[in-house]
Amino acid sequence: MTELNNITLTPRTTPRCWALIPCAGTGSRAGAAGPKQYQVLAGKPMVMHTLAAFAEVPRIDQTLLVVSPDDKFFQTSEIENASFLIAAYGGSTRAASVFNGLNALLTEGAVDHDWVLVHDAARCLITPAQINQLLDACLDDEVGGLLALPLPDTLKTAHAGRVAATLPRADKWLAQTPQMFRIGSLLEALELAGDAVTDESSAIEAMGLSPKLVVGSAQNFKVTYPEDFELAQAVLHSRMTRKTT
Ligand SMILES: Nc1ccn([C@@H]2O[C@H](COP(=O)(O)OP(=O)(O)OP(=O)(O)O)[C@@H](O)[C@H]2O)c(=O)n1
Ligand SMILES: C[C@](O)(CO)[C@H](O)COP(=O)(O)O
Repeated sequence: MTELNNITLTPRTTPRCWALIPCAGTGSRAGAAGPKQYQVLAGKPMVMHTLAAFAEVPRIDQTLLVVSPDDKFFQTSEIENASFLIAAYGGSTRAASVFNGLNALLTEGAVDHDWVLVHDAARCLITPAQINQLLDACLDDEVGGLLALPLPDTLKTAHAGRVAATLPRADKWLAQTPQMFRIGSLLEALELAGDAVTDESSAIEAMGLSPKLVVGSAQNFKVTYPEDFELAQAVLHSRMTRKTT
């Protein structure tokens, strides 16, 4: 506790939890007319499903969406009562978008010690329950962690389109998001790792740390290829039907 001009300042000991959603990609593998995160699925643009899941988790204090400086969707859409922040600081890679978003969080009042849950806009099937599972598993952890799935299939390496080898899969996991780390550590890790890393965990691992693996769900897949839209929409429809029956 510090005394300053007769005002008593109590240090904030409980870290806040922020969500950061990189949403500045072009979706080149998805083959859609525009960025995949704005394609309408089950009545809403994909990213709005993603945002809705985070809005239902009371432990998330604030969500920041990182969009491209050229983003047309949010420039032209009327989003009423938006409960999230938008920063038009998307970079040329996912890592750059996340790095810029973390700095934007600091200007919004976040501190190094706060947690951030980084989640792909394109993983629109994430549920509040899965986000809560990650929070429960990591809030007391020294390093942080990520949702991930133990590899369900046999794993091959390839050479010139033919199998080169079959690898043991018992220790292999598919990394998903959200990935949850302290803001200060993640900024430092990304600064050192540069643009090449494809997820936050890789940057943290490069610092010699070992993030916790928290079992996710096969339904939390990333919409990446053209056929993924139909599958994601079918899952969203089945959830809506379950809610109304
Ligand atoms: N420069 C980038 C690239 C990606 N992303 C975001 O990171 C997430 C995961 O990336 P990915 O699936 O690779 O999306 P795209 O880069 O859009 O797809 P592609 O690689 O097929 O072009 C997406 O929500 C995407 O919008 C981002 O914010 N900034
Ligand atoms: C972060 C991620 O979703 C983990 O699986 C993934 O690496 C991002 O996808 P990209 O295709 O590498 O951008």
